[in-house]
Amino acid sequence: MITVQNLCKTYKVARRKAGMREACRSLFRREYEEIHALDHISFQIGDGEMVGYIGKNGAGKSSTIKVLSGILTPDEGTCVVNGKIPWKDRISYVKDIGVVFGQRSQLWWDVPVIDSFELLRDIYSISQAMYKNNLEELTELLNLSELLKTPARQLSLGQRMRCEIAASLLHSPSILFLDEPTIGLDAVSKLAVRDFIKQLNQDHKTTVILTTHDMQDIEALTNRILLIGKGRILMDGSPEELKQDAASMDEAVVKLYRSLEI
Ligand SMILES: Nc1ncnc2c1ncn2[C@@H]1O[C@H](COP(=O)(O)OP(=O)(O)OP(=O)(O)O)[C@@H](O)[C@H]1O
Repeated sequence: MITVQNLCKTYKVARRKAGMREACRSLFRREYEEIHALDHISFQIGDGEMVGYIGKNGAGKSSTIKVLSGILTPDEGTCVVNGKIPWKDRISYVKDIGVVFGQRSQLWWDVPVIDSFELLRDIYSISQAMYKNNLEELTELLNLSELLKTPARQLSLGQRMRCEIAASLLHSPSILFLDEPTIGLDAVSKLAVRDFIKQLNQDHKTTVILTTHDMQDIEALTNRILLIGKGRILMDGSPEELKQDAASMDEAVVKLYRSLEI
C-alpha cells in the first residue's frame, strides 16, 4: 500500500539575465526563483494496482517518483510505502521496490549485462535460488539470452531497456516505478515492454506506477490515471473517464490540459 499525504517539494533555482555584465553581477548578488514542483500531493495506491501518472513536461511526475523511491526528501508531507518511509528507511526499503528511469541507466556501462546483474545480486543480497529463478524467468520473458554477454554501451535503446527492466526485478520487488520506460522505443520494442509489464502484474501482482507521455502505454496498461499539473493532482479516475467521447486518448488529454489551463 502506498499512502502519500500533502507532499511538497520546492526547488530554489539561480536565475540571471544573459550577457557578461550580468554574469559578473551574479558573482556578487545572486537572484533565486522558487519552483513548486510538488504542491500538496495526496493519493493512495493499493497492492497490485497499475496506475498511470501523467502530466505535461515539468508537471512534477519525476519529482514524485524520486520521493516515492527514496532518492529525494520532500520539504513537507508524509509518504508511507509498505509501512516504510522511503527516504528514511532506505536500506530495507530498496528491497521492496524496483525503479526504471527511461532516461538513465542502472547498468554498468562497460561490463557485460550479466556482470551488472551479478553485482546487483550482491548489492541486494539476493539468495542464489531466487537469483537463478528470476534470471531464468526474466531472460525468457524479455528475450535476453543474446544480450547478457554484451556490454551495456553496445546495446540498442530497446535492448538496453529490456535489460534495465530485468535489472530492476532481480530481487522480486512488490512495487515497480517506471519513469518513461518506452521513451524512444520503436513500435515492436514498445509492445514487448508493455506485454511484459502486463504479464508481471498478472503473475506476481506487482504494483506498477508508470509515468509516460505515451497514451497508448496508459490505455494498454493501466486501469487508473492520476493526472498532475503544476505540482497538484488534478484528476484521479479511469482511462474511460478521461477519454469520454474523445476520438483518442491523446485528444482527450489535450482537451483536459486545455480545460484545466495547465
Ligand atoms: N533538481 C532540480 N532543480 C531545480 N528544479 C528542478 C529540479 N528537478 C526538477 N525541477 C523542476 O521541477 C519541476 C517539476 O519537474 P519534474 O522533473 O518533476 O517534471 P516532470 O513532470 O517529470 O517533467 P517531464 O515530463 O518533462 O519529465 C520542473 O519545473 C523542473 O524544472
